[in-house]
Amino acid sequence: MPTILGQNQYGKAENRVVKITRDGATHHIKDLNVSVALSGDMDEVHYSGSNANVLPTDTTKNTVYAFAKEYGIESAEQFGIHLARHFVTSQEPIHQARIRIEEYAWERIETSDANSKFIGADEVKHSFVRKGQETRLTQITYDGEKWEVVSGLKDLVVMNSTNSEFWGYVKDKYTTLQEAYDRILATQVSARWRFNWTDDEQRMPHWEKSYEQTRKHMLQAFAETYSLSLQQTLYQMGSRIINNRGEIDEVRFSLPNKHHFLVDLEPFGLKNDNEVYFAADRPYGLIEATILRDGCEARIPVDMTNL
Ligand SMILES: O=c1[nH]c(=O)c2[nH]c(=O)[nH]c2[nH]1
Repeated sequence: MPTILGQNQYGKAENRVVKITRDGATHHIKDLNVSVALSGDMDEVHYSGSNANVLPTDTTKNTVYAFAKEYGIESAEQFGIHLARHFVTSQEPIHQARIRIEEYAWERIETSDANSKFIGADEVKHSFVRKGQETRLTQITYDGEKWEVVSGLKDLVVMNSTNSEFWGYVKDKYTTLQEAYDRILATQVSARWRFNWTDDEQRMPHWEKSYEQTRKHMLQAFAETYSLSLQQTLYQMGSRIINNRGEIDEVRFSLPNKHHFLVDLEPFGLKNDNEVYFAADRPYGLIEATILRDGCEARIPVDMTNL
């Protein structure tokens, strides 16, 4: 045969599942985008078209919805683990399952006191507004023996309006950048963190609490670091996570430097006292790095944007 089949995987991508849990009049929402990718003994379907080993992608979609009902969605990670385990253990030809999940957060709409009285206090627990732009992410991979859980977030936009400098850098004949002793530091955080949970038998992390705390440490480090470069801030954000969250061994960040340039107001006879900026959307500096627990291996791909 002049050609052979290389890496292959298949499954239904981007299954949008919304689960409402009703606790009396108080409702809870889990809103996920779940992508299933399965691999294993799939040579024949490619070579001859025999579907004997193929669990239809349509079935993988149905499984996502059925599991939302049967098991509920405690956390994106827990849900992904259920799915991955199911595909690998129930279908002999499937040797590995990778479940990617994006989670969209919702928060309750506060209602006015007067209106609460009118409709009854119990009845105001079912209205939500989608939270910001930030998306929570997770990827679960299971090969029948070992688990790999990498979670994270994207599109979390943060800004420090002071406590950021940038100076002392290399200057060559093309350098025009002025040294900055008080600048804006803003970025749109994309982060992934890898859990050291790999084995069914080990105690599983509390996924919801872990996410909340990891996000909190990351944001606090961003706010509390007096920054001499975005690289330094990135490192602080990552090491704060590793030092506070024993369940995480590796963190990778991709941080666009959302430049804010002081506008020259001199032509208008005005002094710009670090008050008026031009928010440039491109080009942007792109600062990326992995922070590891000492002795641990880097496994999050360098280009993690699909993950
Ligand atoms: O925090 C920064 N890091 C850089 O590497 C860099 N380069 C640049 O032009 N501005 C900045 N800012």
